[in-house]
Amino acid sequence: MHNSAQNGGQTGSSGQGALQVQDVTVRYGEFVALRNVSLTVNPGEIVVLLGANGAGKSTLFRTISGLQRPVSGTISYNGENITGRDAAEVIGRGVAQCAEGRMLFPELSIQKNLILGAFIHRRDKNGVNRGLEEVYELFPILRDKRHDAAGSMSGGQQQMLAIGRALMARPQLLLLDEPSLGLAPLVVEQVLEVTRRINATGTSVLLAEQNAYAALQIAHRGYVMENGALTLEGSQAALLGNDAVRSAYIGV
Ligand SMILES: Nc1ncnc2c1ncn2[C@@H]1O[C@H](COP(=O)(O)OP(=O)(O)OP(=O)(O)O)[C@@H](O)[C@H]1O
Repeated sequence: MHNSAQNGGQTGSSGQGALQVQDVTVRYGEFVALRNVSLTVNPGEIVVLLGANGAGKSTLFRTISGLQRPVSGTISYNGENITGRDAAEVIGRGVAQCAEGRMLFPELSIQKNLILGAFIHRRDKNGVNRGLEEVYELFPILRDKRHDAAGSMSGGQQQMLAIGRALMARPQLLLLDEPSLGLAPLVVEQVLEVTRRINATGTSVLLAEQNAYAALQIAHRGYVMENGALTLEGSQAALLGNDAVRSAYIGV
């Protein structure tokens, strides 16, 4: 069991749009990468997952997304058990991941990369076009450069494209794995501002970040992960005020 930071840690919804991860354990061979992890994202929330390199954040995201099977525990979404479902089924339920490292197709155009994100809706051409319009509205630079190769853009623009591609799946819950990795501080702010805007349209967000202070500015709640286990949870204010979080992740 992990601790609650003061004033925080209220969870417990199992209603529409809620993600519930319960007692999930993941191994890579003998190595235990996640140990009895339990976490909730309620509808409409931005929940931040803080943790150092190798803490297990990406493993948790991959497990929720159906790319990694847990050895025990359950993951449910909208009250439905999605544990062990394959990735396409999880996307079809409304959960899309923007993976660490972006995983773009650098030689394909920006627009083709976006359309690939709408794979599960490919028969709905009008819907795909509406999705493109929405993404271009959010990221005008992607419209301007839509015929350019994805790999020709700056790191920040590629991160915008990776987020846009995940949005093309029309998720209710967006899993954002370290979107600020390797970006300049101003670009980090832009990425987090876009995340806030996406959330304002009703999409809930689980955000893995090492950039704790910036992420906590936009998050409603958060968890701290260390060595594959959650050690702390709390509201934005509680985590920002927590001494352990401040010294380990904010550098105060
Ligand atoms: N496929 C794998 N096989 C074996 N060990 C793995 C594998 N993937 C990750 N690990 C190990 O599991 C642990 C958790 O890795 P994970 O990538 O989930 O951490 P993280 O918190 O996302 O860190 P990072 O930000 O560096 O990606 C690390 O010790 C890592 O070396």
